[in-house]
Amino acid sequence: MIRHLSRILGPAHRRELRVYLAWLVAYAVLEGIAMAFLVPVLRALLVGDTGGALRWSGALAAAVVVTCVARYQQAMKGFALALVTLETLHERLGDHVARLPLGWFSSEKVGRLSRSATNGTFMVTNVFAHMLTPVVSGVLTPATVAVAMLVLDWRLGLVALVVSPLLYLTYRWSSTWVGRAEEQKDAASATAGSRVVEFARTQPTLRAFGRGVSGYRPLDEAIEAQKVAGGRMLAETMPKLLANGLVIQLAFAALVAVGVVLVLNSAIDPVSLVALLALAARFVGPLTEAAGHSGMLRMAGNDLRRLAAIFDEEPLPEKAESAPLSRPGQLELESVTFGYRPGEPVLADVSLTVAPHTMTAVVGPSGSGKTTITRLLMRFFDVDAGVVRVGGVDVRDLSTEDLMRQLSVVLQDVYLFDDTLEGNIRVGRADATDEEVREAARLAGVDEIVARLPLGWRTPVGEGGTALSGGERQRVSVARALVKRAPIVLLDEATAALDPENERYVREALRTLMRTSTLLVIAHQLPTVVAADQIVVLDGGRVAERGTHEDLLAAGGRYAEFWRERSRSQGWRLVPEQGR
Ligand SMILES: Nc1ncnc2c1ncn2[C@@H]1O[C@H](COP(=O)(O)OP(=O)(O)OP(=O)(O)O)[C@@H](O)[C@H]1O
Repeated sequence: MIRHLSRILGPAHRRELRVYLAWLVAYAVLEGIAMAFLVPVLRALLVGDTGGALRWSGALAAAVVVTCVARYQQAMKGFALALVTLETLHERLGDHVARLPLGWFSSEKVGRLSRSATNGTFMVTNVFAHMLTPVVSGVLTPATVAVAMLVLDWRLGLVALVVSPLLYLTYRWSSTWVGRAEEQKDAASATAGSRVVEFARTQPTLRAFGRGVSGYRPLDEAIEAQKVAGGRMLAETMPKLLANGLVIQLAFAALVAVGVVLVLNSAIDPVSLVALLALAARFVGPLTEAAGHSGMLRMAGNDLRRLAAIFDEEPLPEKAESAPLSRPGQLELESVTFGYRPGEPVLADVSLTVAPHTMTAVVGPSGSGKTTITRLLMRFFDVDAGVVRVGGVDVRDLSTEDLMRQLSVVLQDVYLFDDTLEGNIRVGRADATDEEVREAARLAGVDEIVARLPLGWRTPVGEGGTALSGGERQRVSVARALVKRAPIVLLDEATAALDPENERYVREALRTLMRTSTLLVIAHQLPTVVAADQIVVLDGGRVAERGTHEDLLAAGGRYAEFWRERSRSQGWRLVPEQGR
């Protein structure tokens, strides 16, 4: 847990963490020492030795004062660290996540990130402010008391020392169970949470199939699993926590029993026994308190581990200085092999070059690796073998900023920010002039949308662009790419046929982009493929064929067969549209 806290706080606050822990340990040990002074005070009082009682009371008072100072210091340092966490953790998390490879951002990871940013931050502040003190003093104070008993009466001290490992093991055993059960409950809650979001997002589809209100099995199952995990957590952890409490009481009983036997055998006087049993009571007190907090601390430990795991995610290594571009506008994959999972290559030995100011269409069956190529060009992931070059430079030798400056991306799944139409186009280049934004919008056909909307350019598009149709969203995304004026454009054409109007605008914009940029298009429309300078046919993660449309048709290979199938199924237009 300390390692996780140190990782979460970051190097800037590690010294403060060490100082806090030192005060915490000092407080726990001093508390044990102060308790031990009770024995001589009580002994003196019980035998009527007022002078001795006063002397020992002075020592006890001094020990209590020092303990109070240590307690105050550790509490203040703990609060200071809780404040540091509140003030800096979100920022640090944001900075770190912004450097992670884009491939890290799966929906599951993003869900966990949002839980960690909220629950995790709360837990870290709680650990510093409330949880760590009782648990550390719950272990160290009894250990100090056990050593003190050994000094005061070696036989009772020996009993305390012998039962200590047993107490520790029971504590570990019960808190491990609590932690494990909480982990399972958390996983079930996370699944149920994402199912609820999925249920809300897929309402149109579910309603279309008459499943809008009830009968969505994955959600029902997730909620049931959450209930079962919650019930199991209660059923499994309560007996362990009770057993822990029982072992603590048994340890106390063992001390009393041995003490009584010693008195009966005149090995110790009853007065000393009373004083030592008062100390023994202090031995079990902190243990009981620690046991009460152990479950919570274990749960916090899980949250901390998840948070630390995010900080442990390594950003892709990045050069501080980008290498100069040797072939501006060129794209190249050289013998690239890559898989999302080890040993399962999705691309195998793929080589392709897209010369500056040319257009290459990548075609191939679903799952053949087309999108993966664009992800490697954007360096979502690093290749397992081979090299990906942008502008003639290995993408690993370019800073993210410089790499992204070379690329414009128009994906199928266009995300628009909850801003105006104009603001969404300006995302392409913040310093674009109004004229440049208007011109890009005109070319992509966004001005036609603007004319129809009540607030024109100032129309908010809704979160994710929900106020626009899919085709309209893609037009905005094309306008973004136009305004960015990047030397290279990666475009994933819509699989579903766009309506003719949208298609006309997208095609128009493509023509403009071809004049200024290099284009790599995952092509689904025949006119795009026909217009390409080069067609690369992917099949099973390998380049099956390459050439122009005519070359490939004449070759009568995979492409010709593919083309015939698609033409038959009307997925592609049979005749390239003239004059568009
Ligand atoms: N994030 C991911 N994690 C694991 N496997 C993935 C991931 N993304 C894609 N894959 C797998 O990699 C293979 C290639 O996927 P890719 O998306 O590149 O194909 P594609 O040719 O673009 O398909 P489509 O035309 O259907 O979009 C598929 O088998 C897919 O299941």
